[in-house]
Amino acid sequence: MTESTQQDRIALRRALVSVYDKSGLEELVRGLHDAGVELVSTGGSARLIGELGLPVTRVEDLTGFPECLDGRVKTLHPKVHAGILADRRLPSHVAQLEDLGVEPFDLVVSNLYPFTDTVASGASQDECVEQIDIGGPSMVRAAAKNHPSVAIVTSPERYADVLAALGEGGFTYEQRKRLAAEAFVHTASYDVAVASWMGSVLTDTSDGAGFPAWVGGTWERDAVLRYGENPHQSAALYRNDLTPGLAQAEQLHGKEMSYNNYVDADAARRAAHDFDEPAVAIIKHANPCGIAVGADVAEAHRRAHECDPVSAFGGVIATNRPVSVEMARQVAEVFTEVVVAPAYDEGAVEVLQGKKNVRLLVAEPLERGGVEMRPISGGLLVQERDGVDADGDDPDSWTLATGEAASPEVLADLAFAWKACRAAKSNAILLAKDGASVGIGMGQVNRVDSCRLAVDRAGERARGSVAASDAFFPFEDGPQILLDAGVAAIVQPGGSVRDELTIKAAEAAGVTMYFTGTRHFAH
Ligand SMILES: NC(=O)c1ncn([C@@H]2O[C@H](COP(=O)(O)O)[C@@H](O)[C@H]2O)c1NC=O
Repeated sequence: MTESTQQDRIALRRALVSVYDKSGLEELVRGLHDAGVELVSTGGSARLIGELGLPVTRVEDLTGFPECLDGRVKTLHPKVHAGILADRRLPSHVAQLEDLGVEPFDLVVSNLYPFTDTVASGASQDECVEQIDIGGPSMVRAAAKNHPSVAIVTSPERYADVLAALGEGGFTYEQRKRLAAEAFVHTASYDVAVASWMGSVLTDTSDGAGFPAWVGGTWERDAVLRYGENPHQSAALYRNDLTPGLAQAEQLHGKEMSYNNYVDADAARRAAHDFDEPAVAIIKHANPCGIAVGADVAEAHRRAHECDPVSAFGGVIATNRPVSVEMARQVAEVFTEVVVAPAYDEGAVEVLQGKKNVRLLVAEPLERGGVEMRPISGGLLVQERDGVDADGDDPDSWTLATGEAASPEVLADLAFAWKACRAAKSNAILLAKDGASVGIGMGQVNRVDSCRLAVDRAGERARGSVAASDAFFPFEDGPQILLDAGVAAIVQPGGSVRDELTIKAAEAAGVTMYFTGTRHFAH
């Protein structure tokens, strides 16, 4: 067998057309017809071609077998599949086709039933099953396998290439190989969607956790990034459009997003969207240097920025509301890497466009809940996402461990601090006042250092603030630092065997302390 080479163009003489998505079909089939290509097609596609006044052979006339079972069997016939699968580099295949009276196809154009859209529409089990395309993937995979002899087109975006190839004597081998690779991606993504949907059947429900027996996913390369976390690391962004988020954000202004910009913007979005009120999070290295809520985003931003203006330099900012002109003016005063928001009020983008370095992104609000995945060597960790409407968010569910019940204002601050501290990497201690962080200690390998950091960063503001700890205090040394700095109240999960020591310390300082019963590690 001779290996195909770059020069091997195969003239397009006969095409099989079977598409669910009929966009662009008219222009394609007119072009094919004008170039003298014989068209063979299935039910609805053939009808459309016929209505355009173009000659078309219906698949059932070719096979001598009717399309049946509500379209479950149309192209599943040797006269179709032998015509697609014959390797025309092999004289024996060519001879067999002649003996069998089968004509080969040079081009297959097919795209599949909309299974994913049907599932997303909330259709019934039977309706979803009906949208599992069988004949389409068989045809597509057959043509893709036989790319040395056949060109396979699975996207209307490639129709212009088909029309161009007609004028060039057909596709080259390299072009057919590329089309085949696209086709295998098309059917693989399709099967992953079907298997993910059906996979729940394999779930072992005896453990009550409800995790599927199999997890699949497909991502398409969106962009090669300048570099990764460091300049010597190459990196790329991949998208999964079934779960749109930051990767699908529209960039309105600024330089290309970097790897670290994406990591920080993702963390910023999670922090900001954890609140119902207008909220702003300023993130550096995936940790908050300020989080605040306010009457509007401008107030929230002002107060988040005040938390740690030194660290906010070069930060990534997310809001859970449209960026107002007032907020944009404030942001323009500070060197900022990225702003990501669900929208921008009229005029806000114009204000920020004056800053050539800031990247402005619009992304759909973050969906709360769901699961998150983290690859580890040899596997994947999957967990429910934390931080959203979690147990323990509501102060009514807290236990007063010591001191007077907090006033409504202090309780509101404690509730804010409790939510905000989960945006910081463990061990996290967050001091807050009036709905804004004033000092954050995070990412330390012991809780005492996090307390020191939070208090140091807060300075004078520590006095009268409230403190949240993302997990219990194992000893009283950490809380003592907070108490010495003058915090008015503390909220923490409780549950240490030495809780009594912490309670005693708070009691001695006359400080109220609540236990939430839940913790919010973030690693
Ligand atoms: N069953 C078959 O033999 C079969 N052959 C092709 N199809 C699909 O039928 C659709 C096109 O149908 P129509 O031309 O009737 O609109 C395409 O999405 C194609 O993938 C089939 N349908 C489903 O399995």
